[in-house]
Amino acid sequence: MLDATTDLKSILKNPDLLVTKAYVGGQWVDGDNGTFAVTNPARGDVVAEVADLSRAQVAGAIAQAEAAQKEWAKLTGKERAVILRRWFDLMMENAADLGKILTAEQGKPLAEAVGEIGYGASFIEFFGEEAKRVYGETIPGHQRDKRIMVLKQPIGVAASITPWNFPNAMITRKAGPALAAGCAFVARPAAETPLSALVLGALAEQAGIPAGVFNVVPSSRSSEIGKEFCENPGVRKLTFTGSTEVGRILLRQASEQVMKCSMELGGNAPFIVFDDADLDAAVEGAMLCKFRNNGQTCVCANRIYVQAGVYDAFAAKLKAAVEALQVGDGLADGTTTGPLINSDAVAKVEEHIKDVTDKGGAVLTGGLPHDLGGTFFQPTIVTGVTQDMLVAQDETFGPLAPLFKFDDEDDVIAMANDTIFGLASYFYAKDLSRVYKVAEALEYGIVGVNTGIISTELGPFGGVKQSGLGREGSHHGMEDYLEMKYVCLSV
Ligand SMILES: NC(=O)c1ccc[n+]([C@@H]2O[C@H](COP(=O)([O-])OP(=O)(O)OC[C@H]3O[C@@H](n4cnc5c(N)ncnc54)[C@H](O)[C@@H]3O)[C@@H](O)[C@H]2O)c1
Ligand SMILES: O=C[C@H](O)CS(=O)(=O)O
Repeated sequence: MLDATTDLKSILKNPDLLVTKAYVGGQWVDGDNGTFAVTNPARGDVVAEVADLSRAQVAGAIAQAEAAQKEWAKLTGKERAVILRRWFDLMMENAADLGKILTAEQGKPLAEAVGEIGYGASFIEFFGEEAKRVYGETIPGHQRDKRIMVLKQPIGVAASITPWNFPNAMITRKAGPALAAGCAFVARPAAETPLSALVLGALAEQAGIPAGVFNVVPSSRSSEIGKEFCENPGVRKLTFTGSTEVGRILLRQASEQVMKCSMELGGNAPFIVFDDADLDAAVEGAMLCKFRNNGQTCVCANRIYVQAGVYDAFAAKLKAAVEALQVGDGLADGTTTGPLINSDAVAKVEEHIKDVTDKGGAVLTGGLPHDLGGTFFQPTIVTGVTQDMLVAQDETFGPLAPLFKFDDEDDVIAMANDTIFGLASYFYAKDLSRVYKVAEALEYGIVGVNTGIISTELGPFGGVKQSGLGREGSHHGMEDYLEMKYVCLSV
């Protein structure tokens, strides 16, 4: 467990994995803007000072990526697959250290952090294999002397902007398909959590990924770097994960170059418990879905709808499970629930709780900042929640489980769909006819049926409506980094 005197390197098996310079063109460089501090959200102390790159330096990284991409694309898919496999193997061999680095800067419990390393690495493993399967096609000609071919080619340099809540996996979920397709990659991680991105650079170097193919450009000036990514003609693809609000800004900026964009944006997931559900399974699913990463995931249950006949029983079971959570430092043994990322996150949870109680709802358990202080917060359940409350429309992104009561299946589907978001949704039921009808009626990119965890590299992850554009994961994930070329041959 880190304290004021113990620094992060001292708890790493390989201290060299804690790198703080930027990784550009295969070189480790300082920032023209000095450094910015990375703090441990559990304690508030500075974990590291990281290179703060200027917009000009990022432009330089893009130029280096452009040059490197041309050579990288000449490799066969099989050659790229071998190198990506080595990258995957290095991530797994160093998973314990990468987990400690992640927890130190993001706060999640170490077990969850190490789990994220395995999840993040799975995208490198999967897309390394997909590198060998970028198939084109031939199409029968429209005239006797014509032959039609379809080629799939890498789009070019991909620039990525990612959030702090999954500082490893949100990058590898993009870099995996990008590099497999033959693209080069320039990653600007969230300023809260750059260390997990930089160590990916260190392992990329060890794996033999050529200089300039994978670059990490930390910067405290997010909007400046975003503008460079959107305005630099060397960037052919922008891939963003974060809030819908910022996604809109980037889409507007990228439209100037008609740039191809992938957007993984905000969520507002409904979690529906029907009266024919297995209640114990539903409670287990709700706990995983709501409280993973302390509620700070885009696919967390944001609204929990429970049919009237099982509402009281479900609420009682959920309360017992919530009160068994162990809030603490992510590096401490037994911790199940870490701190929130910052004080703004705490304020949003408090705002949502107050709005519920002001409008007639009640706190069933929790509801207050935790005795540990800082950004620790009591895991909370509120009851009597209705559609007119903030928590029904806004993403809480914290340890707040709001219970809505409903009677009728059509009503709950209407309430579940009453949002601008459409990322993940969940429901628990046994009746097969109901399962089919509800899964088809929910307006979301992802539907979990009798499960609260849907995260895998094998599924096409993404949202509809204002939750995003494109899909990450599964063989579909390669398409976002490929251009399709139609070749018409006269023979
Ligand atoms: N759909 C998904 O897969 C997914 C995954 C994780 C998080 N999210 C969403 O991300 C949000 C939480 O993450 P966050 O608080 O880091 O989101 P955010 O949108 O505030 O920031 C995301 C990233 O964008 C950068 N950024 C902020 N303003 C920018 C600008 N004007 N130009 C360029 N870059 C800018 C940030 O520094 C950060 O690196 C939630 O809404 C969550 O739902 C979505
Ligand atoms: O926060 C959003 C992440 O995409 C969550 S997941 O682990 O990929 O489901």
